[in-house]
Amino acid sequence: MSSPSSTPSGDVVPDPEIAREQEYVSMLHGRLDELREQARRRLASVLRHTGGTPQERSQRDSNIAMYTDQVAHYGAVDNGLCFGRLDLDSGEARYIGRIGIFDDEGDYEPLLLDWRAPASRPFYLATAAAPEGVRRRRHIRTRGRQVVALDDEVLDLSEAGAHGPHTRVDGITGESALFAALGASRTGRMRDIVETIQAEQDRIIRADPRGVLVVQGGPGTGKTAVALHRAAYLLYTYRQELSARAVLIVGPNETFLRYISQVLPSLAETGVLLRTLGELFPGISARRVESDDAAALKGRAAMTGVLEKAIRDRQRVPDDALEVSFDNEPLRITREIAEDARHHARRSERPHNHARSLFEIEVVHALSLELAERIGTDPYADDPLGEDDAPGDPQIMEEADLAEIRRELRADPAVQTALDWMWPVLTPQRLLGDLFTSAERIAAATPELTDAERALLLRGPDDGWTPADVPLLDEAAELLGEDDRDVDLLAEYRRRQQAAYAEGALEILHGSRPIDLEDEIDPEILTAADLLTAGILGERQDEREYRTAAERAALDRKWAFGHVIVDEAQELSAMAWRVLMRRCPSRSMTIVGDVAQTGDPAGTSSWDRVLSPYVAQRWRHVELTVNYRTPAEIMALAGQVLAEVDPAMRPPRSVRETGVPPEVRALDPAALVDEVIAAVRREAAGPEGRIGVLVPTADLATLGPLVPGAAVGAAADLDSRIVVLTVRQAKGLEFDSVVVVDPAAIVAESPRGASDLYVALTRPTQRLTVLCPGEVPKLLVP
Ligand SMILES: Nc1ncnc2c1ncn2[C@@H]1O[C@H](COP(=O)(O)OP(=O)(O)OP(=O)(O)O)[C@@H](O)[C@H]1O
Repeated sequence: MSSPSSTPSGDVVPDPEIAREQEYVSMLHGRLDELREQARRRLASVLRHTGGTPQERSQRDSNIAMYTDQVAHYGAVDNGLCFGRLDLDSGEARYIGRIGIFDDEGDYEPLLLDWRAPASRPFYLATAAAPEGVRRRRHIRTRGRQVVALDDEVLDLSEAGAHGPHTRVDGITGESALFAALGASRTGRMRDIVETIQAEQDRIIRADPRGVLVVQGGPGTGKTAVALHRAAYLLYTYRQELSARAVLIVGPNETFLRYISQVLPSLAETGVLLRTLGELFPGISARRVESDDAAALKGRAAMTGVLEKAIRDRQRVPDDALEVSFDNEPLRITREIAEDARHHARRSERPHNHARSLFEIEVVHALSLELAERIGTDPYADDPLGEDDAPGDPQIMEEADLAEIRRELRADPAVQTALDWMWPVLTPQRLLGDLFTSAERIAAATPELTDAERALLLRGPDDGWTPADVPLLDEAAELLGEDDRDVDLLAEYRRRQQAAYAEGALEILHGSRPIDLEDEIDPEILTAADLLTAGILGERQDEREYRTAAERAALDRKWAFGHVIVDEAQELSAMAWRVLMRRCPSRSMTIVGDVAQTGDPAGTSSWDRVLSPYVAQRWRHVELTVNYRTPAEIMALAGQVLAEVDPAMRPPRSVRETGVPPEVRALDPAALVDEVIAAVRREAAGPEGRIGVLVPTADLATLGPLVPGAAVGAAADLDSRIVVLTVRQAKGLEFDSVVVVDPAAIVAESPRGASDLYVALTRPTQRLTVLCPGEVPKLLVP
């Protein structure tokens, strides 16, 4: 490794190699500054232009979007712009970085290769055994714009000498850069790993996007990192297709999404929508917490049947008849009419809201015949003196008259009220809200459930939605069908709003007309105000509304994403899988998780079970085997707990040792709080490093506020140095030091308690303390 040395006077004497690389890196930063400035100038210039044809305006809008993206893109890659260099056998040197930069003169030679470009691949894959034409791989470490160190790996063994690079785990590349990254203190936000992606990770990141790819891997194997880099790689490589359809990334909770939210911008990607499951139904934010049992019940695949029954329950017929007064004429919708109409509408197998029009046609038809019978009978039909009518032809109504009657019947509020009673148009929210707040409705829809299970579904009218409700709302939306009338109403409302905006704009235009024109009133001279109606202006406003694909996707329940990535996928219920599969009809998916870490009782212990209903056996399975987070000493303890979860499972191999064994201590239960505070103080005594205190759910509210300086619970500020969380809240996160409180209670709290403890023990990057009130649980005794 090369690094600068200091003279006695303190001046830094640059290593000549470092100085050479510094020159190149400074040149790249100069080019980056130019590119950013150029994008800024272009943005400012298109923003100044107004007017033009609709095509010109639309072109202008896409330019605005493009230059805005570029300014953000160049801004996000300043740190670590260039991090690698490959020296090939051919004598060619390639520099690798966060984006591609080309020479703006001559042949547009690449000055810096984007890490995702095919030519960068040997940086991640080349080994001494398979050098892929690479003689030397160099990691360039920078601080800001300054090169601070160089790590070289010589892959040509004749040059490297008899000994290849030594690693604890086979197959690791760029060891010193990797260890520098792994040993660094955590900040509370996940960082990108573009500088040190390992070969087994690279193969997943660049795998073919078609079909379902399952990435199984133990804790700390980089599943989340790989998933995010895969999103960035796919957007780079399949830009055309994916920027139009966007990539959806689903994570287990909001804390986790905040934790990973800055990785993608720093990878300079924006065509991605990050969501928890609870946010996947537009307009709903499902935050209410319910019991695990209730969530598990709502997650069962059988809930589709429950919803179907709940909908049928809303398709009612009167016991005898509904009386309707139409134009002062009493009409009767008999049980028979309603049953016939219902039979007809159900037989169509259309979604409930779509079938309503069939139901309506049938009922209105029957009522129109009833009316025609009454008012359309010729009183002189049997009178031989009756003028034109032939005897025996009592009907004097023409089809046109009947059609008019039907139209009037349909428009009649009383008829509509009766129709709504029998076959209401329902939104998913109304169907589910009405169902869960009524014990009778629940009973009608759940003949297979026990009373105790039914009680789990019942809630108060003011209780909000829970994450487990979201797949049910989505399923209900499918079964009900969109209510087109609502969509039309919304469109009409928007059109009016835009027209109102346009009226205002026209007034301004009109007000600014030259006075002499007003005076001349020359009919031949057309002004902008004459040419533009408010309607046209309104439509143009619509055209100008620019949204990225990810933003549009967030508002559209039926959006079909180009690719879907699911992190911590083991937690998803059967109903949740249905939602995700609907959002991804192409089945281009990356599913990332660890069945040994499943904590949610509705979650999965087998990938085959969740996937086979959708793709049969047509899914690929890859495994990550190296743990980059948790040191070997701590993994040895975690391995004991994993054996309890499933004796057949093996923990991933840790890439490093720290020499610091975990501390597992029994203590007097009465002293628990003091011991927790003392342990946190001890860990916080150093200058940096984040501390996670992981507690049983039941203790969060009482213990959390007692830990000095700690942020507590789901909404905890991730930048805080000390956080107190439940294990579920800490899923996917990591800390330099972790204090696990009362492991026995964590295990006892849930049917998947051992998995929860395994998750807790695998969060630290450096140190682990386990505080056990009473005695150390058997599964933690060495
Ligand atoms: N190639 C790599 N270079 C540097 N750091 C890495 C690399 N791979 C993983 N890491 C780091 O290892 C840690 C664990 O990664 P990550 O959170 O993605 O693992 P995970 O498999 O999702 O873990 P878990 O299942 O426990 O949530 C992170 O700090 C990540 O940045």
